[in-house]
Amino acid sequence: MQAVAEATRPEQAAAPGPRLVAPGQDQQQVTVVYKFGGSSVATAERMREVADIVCSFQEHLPCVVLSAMGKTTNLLLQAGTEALRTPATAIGSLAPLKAIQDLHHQTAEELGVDAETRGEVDALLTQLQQLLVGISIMQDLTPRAKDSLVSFGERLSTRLFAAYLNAQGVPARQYDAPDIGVTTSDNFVNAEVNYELTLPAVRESLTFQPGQQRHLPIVTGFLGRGLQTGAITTLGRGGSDLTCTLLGGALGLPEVQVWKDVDGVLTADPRVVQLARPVSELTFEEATELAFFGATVLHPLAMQPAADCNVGVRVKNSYNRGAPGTLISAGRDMAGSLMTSIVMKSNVTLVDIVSTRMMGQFGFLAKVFKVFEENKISVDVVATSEVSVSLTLDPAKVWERDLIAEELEGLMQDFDGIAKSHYRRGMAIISLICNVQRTSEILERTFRVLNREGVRVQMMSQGASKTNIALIVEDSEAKQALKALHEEFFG
Ligand SMILES: Nc1ncnc2c1ncn2[C@@H]1O[C@H](COP(=O)(O)OP(=O)(O)O)[C@@H](O)[C@H]1O
Ligand SMILES: N[C@@H](CC(=O)OP(=O)(O)O)C(=O)O
Repeated sequence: MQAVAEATRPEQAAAPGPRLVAPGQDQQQVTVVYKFGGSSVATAERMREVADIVCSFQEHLPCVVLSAMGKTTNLLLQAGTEALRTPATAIGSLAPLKAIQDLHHQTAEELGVDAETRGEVDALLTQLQQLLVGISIMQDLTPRAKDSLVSFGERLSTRLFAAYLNAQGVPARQYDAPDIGVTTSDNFVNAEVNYELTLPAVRESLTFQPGQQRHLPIVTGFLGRGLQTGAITTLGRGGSDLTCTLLGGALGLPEVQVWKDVDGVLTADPRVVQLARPVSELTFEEATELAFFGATVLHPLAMQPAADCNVGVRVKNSYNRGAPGTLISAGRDMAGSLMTSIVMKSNVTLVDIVSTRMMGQFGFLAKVFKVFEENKISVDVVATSEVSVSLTLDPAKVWERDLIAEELEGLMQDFDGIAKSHYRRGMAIISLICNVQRTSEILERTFRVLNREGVRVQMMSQGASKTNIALIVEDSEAKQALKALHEEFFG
């Protein structure tokens, strides 16, 4: 596989500020992967700060995974949608396109990157405009085109950052993940990683050969290449976390670091609970549950390569580098642990299915789940008795296909003959990520608090998970419940 675009020459004009010292001088190979999300690289100033962080760990030779700058991915998607109803001749004046052009031109200017990189940035911005013109003419924005569209964000940010490091005298080289072997399914927008092909290919691409100049690989997060189509794919929103752990697994590293704008994984979403505080340690399983059940701080699948290849994941704050952050690993000492974090997922649909026959119910659950399979709808939380089952549907997965009400109605009809069914929208899942060895104490305190607050639990599930108790409540009461529970367990 080929690396793309060697970044700049060091003699180019460097931006002001103290020059950086190249890290990892004594290392023969990459020893750590750092991932910086959009909020960490939102401006030229933030990129300088990130470069400084990268070079402050002198003992490590890092590989850096970057997301798109700030809100660029959202702007790209917005530009795509607006292009559908804009004449091709007017695409150049679309506001989100102009915002993206201005941000990247200004950042190139402020970072003092070389002429070659400026040329590459200009070429990418021109291609982006052409793609939007294509969308306007075709009147079509397929998932495949969407992935090409959003890929510009990471392709631009990594080129600028690599060029800045080079201008600072730190040898760096930009890589597009699809070109170093990150191979996925062709399920555009939410592509699944093909680990069998990806791990050895990435390892080979990012291993220095004898005599090869050592440099910092700067890799695009979020992107892959579809196995059958060969087109650019994306790993789902927030997918750069997964790129980071994937690279760590491929390179056989003991640890990777995911740098965010918060002091680690917190005891609750800080946008709902202001006093949420960092959790020092988590297991892969706990982090996965947290991410699946609504904590947007991590990509839900990011723990998979980390767990498979036993790579520790440290979540750190690029705005507060002294904070210890959260270490996620295979196991931790649960003694003394009661509640770890509380997460909330809104906009959930609750489905109740009751068998029409009360006796001899063998095969009932099998029939119910076959209906979900046939409708390609995935289920989150389940509670069953012999003759009934209640379950929740993830809104994103239903909404993805834009059917919503029709789809739910169709689903209910599919249960006719097996069961009576009905659904309720506007529900929320509150997940208690906790030590389930102490369930009795946790539930006693939880229900006391919810009772006091007048919040009624509509369904509950502990299931096979050893880390999570899920409570389903009305969406309108969920924030109040979350705040009260946080106060009870962490106040
Ligand atoms: N339990 C949680 N712990 C930490 N942050 C959380 C949690 N739940 C939600 N968040 C939100 O996740 C954000 C960080 O994730 P994200 O924006 O994807 O970071 P980045 O873009 O830097 O990768 C935080 O700013 C915070 O608002
Ligand atoms: N830029 C992509 C991928 C990503 O991981 O972003 P972030 O690290 O900023 O969440 C997105 O916005 O989804």
